Amino acid sequence: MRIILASKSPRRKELLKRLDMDFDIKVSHIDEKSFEKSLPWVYVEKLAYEKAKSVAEAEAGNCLVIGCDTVVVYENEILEKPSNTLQAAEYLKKLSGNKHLVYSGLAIIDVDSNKKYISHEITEVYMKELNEEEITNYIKTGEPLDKAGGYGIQGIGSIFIEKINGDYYNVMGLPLNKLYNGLKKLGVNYFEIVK
Ligand SMILES: Cc1cn([C@H]2C[C@H](O)[C@@H](COP(=O)(O)OP(=O)(O)OP(=O)(O)O)O2)c(=O)[nH]c1=O
Repeated sequence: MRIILASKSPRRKELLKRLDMDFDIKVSHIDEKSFEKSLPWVYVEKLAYEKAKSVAEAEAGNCLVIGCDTVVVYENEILEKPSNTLQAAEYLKKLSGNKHLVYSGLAIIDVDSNKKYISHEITEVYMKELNEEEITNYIKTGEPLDKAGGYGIQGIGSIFIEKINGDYYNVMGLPLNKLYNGLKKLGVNYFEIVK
């Protein structure tokens, strides 16, 4: 069975690779900004599904398409990838010294049967208090710009994370336990496809 990851995210690619899965990458070209922000779980499930659907539409045969979307939620506000360094600083000031939630939506589409699995995962993250200098220096590393909330738990951002409650891989951008559950629900045995 062919597996397609509908994502340009290097983190999602790396995580799927760690699972020893053989897969292709096809980047979805949906306009993420055109979707209205609603409840975080509704929003990330919708985007994950739209990403997977836009790639699945061009496929045929025995194939699964995986789409995912990750956002940071602080006091009910959805923070996506910052558009510039100013916005990255603004996000990091909000998260500094506080707890926030990371939501990832996951969608798997079975192209042949058109069966779908759509779900989401939530992880609590506690970030230490950051001073202005730490925020400026961190932004200078270039790490924040392509990451929801303006930090990467798997990179330099790790030095600011005091603790998390929940799935680490969800914060990094792909909830692996949910992925396994989703494959199972669609009747796919992970251990069969990595053989
Ligand atoms: C919170 C956090 C997010 N991220 C990343 C994961 C995602 O790549 C990104 C959130 O943006 P997304 O819009 O979910 O994904 P993307 O634009 O990178 O890729 P695509 O839409 O093609 O799938 O933030 C980290 O790498 N580490 C973190 O700690």
